[in-house]
Order: sequence, then structure tokens, then C-alpha cells
Amino acid sequence: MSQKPRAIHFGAGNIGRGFIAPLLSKSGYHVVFTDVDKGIIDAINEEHSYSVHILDTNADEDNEVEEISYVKGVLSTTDDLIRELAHPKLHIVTTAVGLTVLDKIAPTLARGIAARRAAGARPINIIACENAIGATAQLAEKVRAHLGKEDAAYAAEHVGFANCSVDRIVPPFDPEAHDGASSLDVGVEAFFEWIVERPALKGPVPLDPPVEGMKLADDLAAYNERKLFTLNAGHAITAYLGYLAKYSTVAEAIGDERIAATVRGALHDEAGAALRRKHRFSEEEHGAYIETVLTRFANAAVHDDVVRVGRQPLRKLARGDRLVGPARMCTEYGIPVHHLARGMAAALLYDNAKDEQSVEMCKAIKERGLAPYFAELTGFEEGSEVHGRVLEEYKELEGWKRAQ
Ligand SMILES: NC(=O)C1=CN([C@@H]2O[C@H](COP(=O)(O)OP(=O)(O)OC[C@H]3O[C@@H](n4cnc5c(N)ncnc54)[C@H](O)[C@@H]3O)[C@@H](O)[C@H]2O)C=CC1
Ligand SMILES: O=P(O)(O)OC[C@H]1O[C@](O)(CO)[C@@H](O)[C@@H]1O
Repeated sequence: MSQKPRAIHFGAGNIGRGFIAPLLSKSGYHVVFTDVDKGIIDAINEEHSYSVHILDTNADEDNEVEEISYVKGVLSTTDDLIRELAHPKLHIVTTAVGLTVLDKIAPTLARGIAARRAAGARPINIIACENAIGATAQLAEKVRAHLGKEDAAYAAEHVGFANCSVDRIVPPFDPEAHDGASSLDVGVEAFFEWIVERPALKGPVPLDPPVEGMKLADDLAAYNERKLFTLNAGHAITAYLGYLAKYSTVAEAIGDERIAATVRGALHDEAGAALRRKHRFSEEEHGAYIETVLTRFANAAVHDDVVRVGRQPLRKLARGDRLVGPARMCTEYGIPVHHLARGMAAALLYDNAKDEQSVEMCKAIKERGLAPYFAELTGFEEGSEVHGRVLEEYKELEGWKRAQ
């Protein structure tokens, strides 16, 4: 039996296989993937390895390939997973399943924690690598709801729930377009950033062994907001405007000067101005961060569909999320929002019959009216400046839609 420290990763999808597991594996952890998808788990247990293709027109070297080996898979619906969660060599549990799935994995994690208490096992850290501020805190609350009193007391002492900011663009990968690639392979951009909340970690800090590429921060909130309100905000605006203008990928959409101007304005003059005020990022440093983000969007080597980046518009229009979040921050600092208003309007026009949230949103706008619905969704009251501007932008963008 391997004496390596172990990591369990929930969600053997793009970000799991393409970002988190590779860092853990390269740092000396034996990675155990768990997923509801039996096809992926069976493939992992047949191959025990796969390749990460670095696809980046911005990188010095194109088509670099990293081999990830010695991985295994466990179906998340079986008791094998509880045995894995109770393993004495388990150090870390990560997730990349989607924010809305955290509810579903919480009872399993609670059972795993109870089994660790019964076995007197070592401390572990749980990190939810989802696109949201405080995703791990949300998971922790859901897990605690399933713990008895003694298990909760054990968890408080021995289980770290650390929030993080997770940034790497990993769209679905087409193995057929790459010689010799397998169905488990993934295609990623070269850039990555994983920042974890240091004060929440249990046991040795940095982790033992340290995870190469995992940065630790005492003030995660600043990095979290910087990422969500820059990369994700700009990405979402590019995707929604790109969809309206009938582009299929983010790289194509950002190549349209009308879209690029809106994204630049939203990131530099609005979200960026508010982030600099709140978190004291220097103009030079934050400007460079935004420019890197824009260069990443233009990377045509990763084929990133606007419908992937725009998926679930209601989650993206939630109050603390990537569009409304920075707009609210702007209003707190008296910064007018023109470009972000256009981005929110484009999100409200996202009409994709294959996306459940888009269907729900379009139906609600039709039945309840745009003005009250937008106010209810975002908290921007009817009659407020932002509300009025979003309505104006919506009307103008309807013209884009008709023009196609
Ligand atoms: N793909 C990307 O570029 C990035 C994604 N993220 C975040 O990472 C998370 C995952 O995104 P992707 O990897 O793109 O999605 P994905 O769809 O490729 O992977 C999610 C995986 O979770 C599995 N899953 C679903 N329900 C499950 C359950 N109950 N138990 C165990 N596994 C389950 C799915 O079968 C799938 O394999 C999302 O929160 C996303 O916002 C964050 C940064 C980058
Ligand atoms: O994964 P979500 O939250 O649906 O949003 C897509 C976003 O996530 C990413 O995949 C990575 O941060 C971005 O490409 C994009 O902004």
C-alpha cells in the first residue's frame, strides 16, 4: 500500500483534472478522484494516468504536455468513498463540482468526518475550488448541518475549511483534435492562480508536503473579489455580448472592438476603480492584472465557448457575484456604471434554450416584466441610476439581437 499522503478530489471534470489534481499530484499526493459519473471513474481506474495539454498562444512554448499518473477513482455514491475519507494518510479534500452541487456532497463529507473521528485520524483540510466568494464556508455550513454534536466538536478541532480563489481557464477538450489524446486528457491555458485562506488551515502550514503552486493568503477577500470582479466579470460580459453578436468563442468575441471596449471600460474604469479604492491595489499593479486577463481571453488555442462561460445566468446575476457584485461596489464608491450596466443587460438578454437558468430568466422577464424582475434579482431599485441605465442598455442591445 502506498505510503504517500493522499488527496481526495470531488469532481473529476475540467478544473479537477486540469488544475487542482495536477498540482496535488506533482507535489507528492496520491490523488483519488471521486465523481458521480461512472464513465469517468471507470476510465480513471483503467488508465490511472492522463495528460494535461497546455494550449496557449501566449505561452513561450506551445503544446507542452504534462503527464499525471498514479491516480485512482472512486464512485461518489458508494461506501468506498467513506472508507477513502477515513483513510489515515488523507491530508486534503478538494472539490470542483459546481456551487449548486455542494449541497449534494455535504452529507457524504459529514459521514467521512464521523468515520475519521471514530478512527482517531489526523487533521484534514477541505477546500472548495468553486467560482464563488466563500464557497468553502458555504460547504462547511452544509456539512455541519449533517454532523452530530460530538462529530461537530471533532470537526472544529481537526477539520480545516479553507476558502480559496481558483483561476485557470479549462474548457472541455476534444481529444480527437489532438494526436494520441485520451478521453481523460484536458487542455488548459498556461496561467493559473490558486490562493488559499491560510488562517483556516489545520495541521502544518504550509501543508506537508507543501502544494507547489498553492499560494496562501491572510486576506483572501481581496484576492477573491479581484478575481471574481475582474476575470469572471470580464469573461461573463464577453460571453453575453458575444452570444448576442453570434460569436461562438470567447477569443472571437473579444476580437470585436465593440465588445472589447465594453469589457475594458468595465474592468479598468468601473470594477477596477472600485477594487483599487477598496483593497488599495496600485493602479499599475491592477492595470497589469487586467491586461493579463484580457490577453487570456484572446487565447484562441483554448476553444472556450461563450455558452460555457455564460452558463447559468441567474447564478452570475446574483447579488454578490461577478456582474452585480462589482456594480454594487461601484455605487458604494460613487463610481457610475455604464459598461457594467451593458454587461448586466446582455446577461438579461441571454436566451439559450439549452440552459435551464436562461429559460427560467427569459420566462420570468416575459411574465413579470424586466423592470421589477431586475430589481428583485439584484437589489437595484426601480428609479435608481443603475436600474435605469440597465434598462436603457437592454433596449439598445435588443437592437444587436434583431440585427443578427
Ligand atoms: N473550468 C474552468 O475553467 C473553471 C471552473 N471553475 C469552477 O470549478 C467548478 C467545476 O467546473 P468544471 O470543472 O468546469 O465543471 P465540469 O462539469 O467539467 O466538472 C464537474 C464534475 O463534477 C462532477 N459532479 C457533479 N455532481 C457531483 C457529485 N454529486 N459528486 C461528485 N462529483 C460530481 C461531474 O460529474 C463533473 O465531472 C465550478 O464551480 C466552476 O465554476 C473555477 C475555475 C475555472
Ligand atoms: O464556471 P462558472 O462560474 O460557470 O463561470 C465560467 C467561468 O469560470 C471559469 O471557467 C474560470 O474561472 C472562467 O472561464 C469563467 O469566467
